[in-house]
Amino acid sequence: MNLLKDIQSRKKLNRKSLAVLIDPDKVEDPNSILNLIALAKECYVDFFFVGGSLLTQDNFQPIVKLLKEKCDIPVILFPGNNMQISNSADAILFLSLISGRNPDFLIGQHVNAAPLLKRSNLEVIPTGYLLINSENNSAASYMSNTVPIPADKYSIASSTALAGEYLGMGMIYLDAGSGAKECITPKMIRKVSETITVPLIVGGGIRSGTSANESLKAGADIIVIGNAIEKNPNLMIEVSEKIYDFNKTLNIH
Ligand SMILES: CC(C)=CCC/C(C)=C/CC/C(C)=C/CC/C(C)=C/COP(=O)(O)OP(=O)(O)O
Ligand SMILES: O=P(O)(O)OC[C@@H](O)CO
Ligand SMILES: [Mg+2]
Repeated sequence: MNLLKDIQSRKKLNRKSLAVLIDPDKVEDPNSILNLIALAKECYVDFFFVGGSLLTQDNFQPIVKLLKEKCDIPVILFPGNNMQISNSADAILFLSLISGRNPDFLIGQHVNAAPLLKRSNLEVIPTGYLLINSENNSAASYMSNTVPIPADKYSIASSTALAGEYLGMGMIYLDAGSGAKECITPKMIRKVSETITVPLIVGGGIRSGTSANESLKAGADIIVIGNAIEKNPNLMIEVSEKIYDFNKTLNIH
C-alpha cells in the first residue's frame, strides 16, 4: 500500500475523501470508539487520522491498535509532536509547520522522529502544515508557539503552500485548528488549491454537510472532521453522502 500515490491518483480524478480525526485525549476508554469504527465502515470513510496537540493519557497506542484490528480503513498518524509514533499505523503525516517560524516544528521534532521512523514500517508522507487564523487561539497554535496566517491573507497562504510544494512536500494541510469556530473559507481553499498541484487536506471547524460540501467544491481533496463527529457521530453519514454525490458525478467505478 502506498497511500500518497493513492491520494495523488484520487486527486487526478478529482475524487474526494473523508478523514475522521480521533484525538486520543478525547477518548476515555478505547473500547468506546467501537461504535464509531462500525459507523465509519458503513460510511466508507477513507482514512482515520490519529493525533492531538497534547496527549495526557496512555491510550494512543491502544487506539491505533484497535483501529487496525477492527477495520481496513487506513490509519494515518497526525502527530502533535515526535512522541506520537506508533508502528501499528499505516502512515504518518510528517508535518512541517510552514505557516510558523518555530524551528522546532519546522525541523526539530523531525530530527528526533526520523531514526524511529526509519526502523518502523510506517509510510512517511511529507506534509506542509498551515495553521490559518480562527477567532480563538487553537491548541496547535498555542502548543507550537506559532502565529497562524490571518484568514483573509490569501497570497500569504498560497505562497506558503507553494513554497511547501517546491520544498518537496507531498501534500498541503490547511487547518483552522481543531474545534475552530469558523472553518477555512471557500475563498481561501480556492486560492490555495489553484496555486498548488499536490493534494490539499482541509480541516478545523467543519460541522455540517454544507460546509463539508463547500470545502470540497472549493478544492479540498481530503476533508478532516474531528470534534463535530465526536459530538454527533451521525454527521459522518451526512458528510459521506455528500462525498458520495460528489464522486458519483465523476463516473468512476
Ligand atoms: C514530524 C513529527 C513527528 C511531528 C510533527 C510535529 C508538528 C510539526 C506538529 C504541528 C503542530 C501541532 C501541535 C499540530 C497538532 C495537530 C493535531 C493533531 C491537532 C488535533 O487537535 P488538537 O489540537 O489536539 O485539538 P483540541 O484542542 O480539540 O484537543
Ligand atoms: O476537530 P475539528 O474541528 O473537526 O478539526 C479537525 C482537524 O483539522 C484539526 O486539526
Ligand atoms: Mg487535543
